[in-house]
Amino acid sequence: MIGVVLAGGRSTRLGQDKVRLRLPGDGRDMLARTADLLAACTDGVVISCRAPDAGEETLALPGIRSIPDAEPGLGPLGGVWSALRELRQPILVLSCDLPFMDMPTLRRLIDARGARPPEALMTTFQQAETGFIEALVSIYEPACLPFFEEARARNLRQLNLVIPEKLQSRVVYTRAEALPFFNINFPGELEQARRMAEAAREQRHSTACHASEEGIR
Ligand SMILES: Nc1nc2c(ncn2[C@@H]2O[C@H](COP(=O)(O)OP(=O)(O)OP(=O)(O)O)[C@@H](O)[C@H]2O)c(=O)[nH]1
Repeated sequence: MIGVVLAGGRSTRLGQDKVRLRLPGDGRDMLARTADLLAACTDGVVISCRAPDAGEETLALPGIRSIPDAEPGLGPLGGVWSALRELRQPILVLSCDLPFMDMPTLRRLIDARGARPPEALMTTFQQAETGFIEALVSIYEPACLPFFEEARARNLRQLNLVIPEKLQSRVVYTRAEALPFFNINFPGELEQARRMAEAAREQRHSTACHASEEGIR
């Protein structure tokens, strides 16, 4: 399975490029952080990016292949479609704007794919209280391709509606487990993410100090 970092957006609501965001306690930007997470649980990583505008360079990381969208303007749906078309193997898609996504959550998804019913083409998370489908944290099988072509023909833009419900395998998570799915779209969410990352860093620092004081005693 190949990990796909979805990173072709324009971050218009945020007003600054999401892929370059850095949060307290992590020296990496969101592009590198997301690629590292995927590298730890897949057989290889690619970056799904938009085709560069004139004078712009293709978004890239050293040693990682970038797959520009085959067709512009289709949003995340276009990125997943282009990656599937190019790779023709199962892909674990991860949006690059999830600062608290973690390995246990991705492992949970991978394990669910291993146990899915044979007909399932998409393994995804569903929020228990709202029913929301996390199409940007999902595994897509190559047999999804005809559904993307059909979606294109119907001018559909919502990625969570591409694969029919009966062909999805869903892992339900509760509000109490929602932190890894916190995503940054607006400046207020970036501020909130910074505060949470800073609090987590202080917590780690005080735990480490406490542990070393205990060691001295
Ligand atoms: N490859 C690709 N990825 C996209 C595209 N549009 C959005 N994404 C990615 O999909 C994820 C969710 O993006 P959105 O929040 O819907 O869009 P965004 O462009 O980041 O932000 P807005 O411009 O404010 O809508 C992010 O990781 C984006 O980088 C696209 O056209 N192509």
